[in-house]
Amino acid sequence: MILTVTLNVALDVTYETPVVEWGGSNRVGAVRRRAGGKGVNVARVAAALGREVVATGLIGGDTGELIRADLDAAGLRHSFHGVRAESRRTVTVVEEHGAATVFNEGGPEVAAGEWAGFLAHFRSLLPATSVVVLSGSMPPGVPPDAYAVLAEASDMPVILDADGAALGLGVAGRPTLVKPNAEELARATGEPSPVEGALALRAQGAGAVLVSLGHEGMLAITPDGNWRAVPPGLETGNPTGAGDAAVAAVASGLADRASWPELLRHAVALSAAAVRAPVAGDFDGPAYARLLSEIVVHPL
Ligand SMILES: O=P(O)(O)OC[C@@]1(O)O[C@H](CO)[C@@H](O)[C@@H]1O
Repeated sequence: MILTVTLNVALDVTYETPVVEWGGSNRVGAVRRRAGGKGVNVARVAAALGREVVATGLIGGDTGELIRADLDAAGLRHSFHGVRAESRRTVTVVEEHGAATVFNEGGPEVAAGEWAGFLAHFRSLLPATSVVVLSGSMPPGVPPDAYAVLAEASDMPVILDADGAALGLGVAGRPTLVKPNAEELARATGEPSPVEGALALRAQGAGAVLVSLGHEGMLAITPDGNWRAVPPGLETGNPTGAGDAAVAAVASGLADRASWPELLRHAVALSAAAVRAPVAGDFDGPAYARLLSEIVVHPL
């Protein structure tokens, strides 16, 4: 089973509007609300790929109840650890020309005892787990090295998708793979070149590094070689959640012991297919199938 960890689960609200008038009054078209947070999106996509998945993390308050109800309605298995404070919301505004503006609330204040309770809960889920996914921001109160602690506790492949200190400190837990985008990688390492940045993260403890280059594809810098995958063209839609779809592909690939080039091909195809879906956590199935044959993977 793939275990996704979302420490900062969210009720994701997506607004569609022709164009945002900043400082003005905007009328919203379609409104979508669903359980989110990066790990929840990974769980949704992996489940849609036919994987056995459990979503865990921290959850609280009335928003937490809405999130649980939405996961139940989607038939997604979950086992969250309750906290007293209220889980957050996020708002994504998608404009007609394809720009997506994301507002992420900080999340609930987590008490030390609640974090200790989660650690015990996480450990209890590990015996049935084949791949662990650690994704997204951490709410206040969670120790900054939380991802390193969770990765160290896991005796199976671990994927880390985080930004800032969560990424910088998390690599010390020696995750099997980290998946930053080019900006996150540059911020974490101070290296403007994605290849140099990825090598720096490997030197700090990451087993392999998958760098997302937006519509220019992805790089895989691994112990067995380095590759680049290039998609056929630019997909337009909502890019929110595209990285999570890539992580779902990587989790599936690691579970199957797929080769790095194959894993990279699936990550790029699924990520591009996710851009074509209106909300994070979904992907366009026919586009995924088509893109798999169109993506070019070459060694660096
Ligand atoms: O605050 P985080 O955890 O970094 O990001 C949260 C978030 O914006 O990322 C997802 C898309 O990747 C959204 O579904 C989600 O709510």
